[in-house]
Amino acid sequence: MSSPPVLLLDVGNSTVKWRFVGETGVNRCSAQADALIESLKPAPAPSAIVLSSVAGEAFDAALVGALERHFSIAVYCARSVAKALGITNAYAKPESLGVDRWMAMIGAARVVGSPVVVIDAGSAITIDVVARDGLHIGGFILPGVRMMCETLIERTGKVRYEQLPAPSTAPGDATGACVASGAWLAACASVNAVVADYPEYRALITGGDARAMMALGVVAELRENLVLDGLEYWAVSKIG
Ligand SMILES: Nc1ncnc2c1ncn2[C@@H]1O[C@H](COP(=O)(O)OP(=O)(O)O)[C@@H](O)[C@H]1O
Ligand SMILES: CC(C)(COP(=O)(O)O)[C@@H](O)C(=O)NCCC(=O)O
Ligand SMILES: [K+]
Repeated sequence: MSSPPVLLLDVGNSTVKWRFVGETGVNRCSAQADALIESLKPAPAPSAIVLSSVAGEAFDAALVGALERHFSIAVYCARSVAKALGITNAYAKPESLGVDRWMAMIGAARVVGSPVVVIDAGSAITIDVVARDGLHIGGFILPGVRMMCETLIERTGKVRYEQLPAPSTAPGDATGACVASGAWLAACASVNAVVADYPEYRALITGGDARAMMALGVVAELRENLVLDGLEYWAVSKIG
């Protein structure tokens, strides 16, 4: 009989993505402990749970508590470190690098090797440059598209719109269209500028806005769940 599966959780600032080791698809739910427990109820009981979270300490403590109560098993939290699984972290304080970025780099290097540019277009957009031999040169953090749009409403008196139009980088003819085009243009042009600076590198893109950015001309290969890919490699190396 095969042993129960190991559950992988990628907790971002908007969404939790989960799957079991050895699976290829992904399940999503909003980043809330009770929503996650609900979404896991139909799944088989895991033998272990492995977590990559950038949601913050208070959220993580609540989530780990809820998972341990529900499944009565230990939860392992991945952390960014100076060097692991072929990647050397550029940060002087390695633990302060978002663990989702760390896992995405580990996943990318596992999939296509290095040099590679790793783009995660989620709540925030991160771009990490990984040179030959897995040497992380450094990266970029930008607000994600949704965050850019919301910030304009929050921090101005007159930028108001009902609904954002479909992704576009064409000049807008109403406030919502101008805000959306501005945000998509900023996101896509930033990513393309970094990719163009490293012509010898493969570029992989993941995250909720990856497909839309590719449709708008971002030059990168889609890899849907790079954080879970890296987390799976880490989990297998840690707990087999
Ligand atoms: N229905 C949606 N709900 C939330 N975000 C969405 C939706 N559709 C697209 N997005 C975009 O996806 C981004 C979140 O991507 P995701 O990879 O799930 O983020 P994170 O890893 O930060 O949780 C949002 O910032 C937004 O720009
Ligand atoms: C930059 C991020 C907010 C991206 O998070 P996400 O968009 O995936 O929710 C996350 O990687 C993070 O909190 N990083 C810590 C700071 C750092 O990486 O330097
Ligand atoms: K991100």
